[in-house]
Amino acid sequence: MALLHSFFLSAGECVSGSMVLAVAMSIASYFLIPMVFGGRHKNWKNAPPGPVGWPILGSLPHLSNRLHEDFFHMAKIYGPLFSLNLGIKPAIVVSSPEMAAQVLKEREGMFSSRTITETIRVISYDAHSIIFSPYGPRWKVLRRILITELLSPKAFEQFEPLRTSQVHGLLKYLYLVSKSNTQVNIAEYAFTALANLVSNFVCSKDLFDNSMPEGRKMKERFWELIKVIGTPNFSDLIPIVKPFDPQGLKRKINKIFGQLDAFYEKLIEERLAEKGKAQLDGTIPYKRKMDMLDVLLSYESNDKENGLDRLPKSIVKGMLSEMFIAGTETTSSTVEWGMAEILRKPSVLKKLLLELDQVVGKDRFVVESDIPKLAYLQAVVKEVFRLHPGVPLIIPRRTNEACEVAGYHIPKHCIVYVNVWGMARDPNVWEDPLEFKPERFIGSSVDVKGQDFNLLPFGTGRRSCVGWPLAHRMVHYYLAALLHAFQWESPPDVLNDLGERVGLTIQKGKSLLSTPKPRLPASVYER
Ligand code: HEM
Repeated sequence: MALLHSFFLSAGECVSGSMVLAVAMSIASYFLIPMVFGGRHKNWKNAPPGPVGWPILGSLPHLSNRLHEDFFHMAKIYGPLFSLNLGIKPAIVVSSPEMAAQVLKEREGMFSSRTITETIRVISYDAHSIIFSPYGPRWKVLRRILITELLSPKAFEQFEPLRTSQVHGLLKYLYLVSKSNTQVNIAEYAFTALANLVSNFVCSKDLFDNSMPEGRKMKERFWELIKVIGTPNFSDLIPIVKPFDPQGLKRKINKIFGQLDAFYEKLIEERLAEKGKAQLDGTIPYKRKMDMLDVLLSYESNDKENGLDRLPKSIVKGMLSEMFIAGTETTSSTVEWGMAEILRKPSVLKKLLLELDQVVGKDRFVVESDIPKLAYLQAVVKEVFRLHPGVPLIIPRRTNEACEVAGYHIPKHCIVYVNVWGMARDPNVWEDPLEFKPERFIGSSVDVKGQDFNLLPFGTGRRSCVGWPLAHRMVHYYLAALLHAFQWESPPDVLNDLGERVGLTIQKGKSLLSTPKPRLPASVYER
């Protein structure tokens, strides 16, 4: 019910009373039609088990804005594959590793498109960019570009100095902060550092420079954008209310995104001008490494099949937009969860510090090449990804065609949720599922790379997270570097409150505020 409640609250904030009344009356009149023609079970034959739901609203009155939790409880009643209607949209929820393998591996081709929401349509330039493109030639081109040009092992290694300078820069900055004995918001610092890392990968600039007003503004715009995208929008589920935009989310996103669009436009124009000038002067255009913008703007193909001889500006802008959205908060909130879980478990912290001091010593910062030698850290990170998958329902997929799963009929364009958050809490999948116990991964080959269906923080298969090597590396790197360089003191109520805040990703409800105290000689920070 909280979902509907929050809808009416936000509707009340955003639109006039008469508009709310008009929407309510439209919904009420629409009730009559399905009452006459019947509910979900009549128009979805041989559906997987699930609640019958209300006319028009389907199961919305029974859901909160914490869908991953609601679905976890519903799976206990209806089983590992259940169905429901969200508004008038059919949806299925997958809640066991076996069922996830059936859907995401055995019938991968049927489940490889995405569900698009109203706000996502805006930020992805009408689903023309990589994350939300339907499975097809355009998506293939974009994915290939990212994998072969920007996230290939070679390109990945080329960006190593950049990652090191971001992480070490953060440690040095925190050292200065530590002198004033001040609390820091770990997620916020990690977000800024990661956003700058992504912005360098994308356009070779520190766009989120905290010391500059423009950088702070950029960060604020992104936080706002992420908040709006993470709000459930009834227009997506009950199309009749769409023209009214009752929660005002479309208006909000258009306003914020309008500014970002102008910014992307400027970035592209500047880059094209730089390229044009270099051609005129006969100079080599780039002294720096090729970034994503260079690669996308110089893309040319005569492959008739993909229909893209060049990439239109809307796709280039969509790629910029999606990289910031996919690559920042996901990783920074994982770092925050990791810090919270480690700091509240002294036995884990002790083992980790012992390992770090043995491998790294105390006369330098952690570097990336230390990570493969830190076996316990690797187990800790798997456990963080298990209990706190940033995207708890992966990014909802959508069926390309009608198909059958486990003998049930799944309609075309059905919303598909895979509850990786729920699987992490299921005692049939994990022993002591709620315990933060990195030891469970010691000597185990289970990994987060998409082969083990009980651990899918990055999804799996052809639509799996393309940025996972970067995210995986950065979570290890940040956790190791922050814990090795500082001792952290947090108020116990903040540390021990593991409540969640739901947005685009699942964040720690009470931000982790902590005071850093240097663990290494001053010369290491001042170098
Ligand atoms: C801890 C951090 C991250 C988590 C938990 C995460 C999680 C995910 C998940 C669950 C998916 C959907 C997978 C599926 O449908 O099977 C996804 C897709 C994606 N992610 Fe990530 N991600 C993270 C970081 C990143 C980073 C750093 C980038 C890029 C710089 C990135 C770029 C993408 C893209 C482009 C897709 C869409 C791939 C496609 O549809 O082909 N992600 N991510």
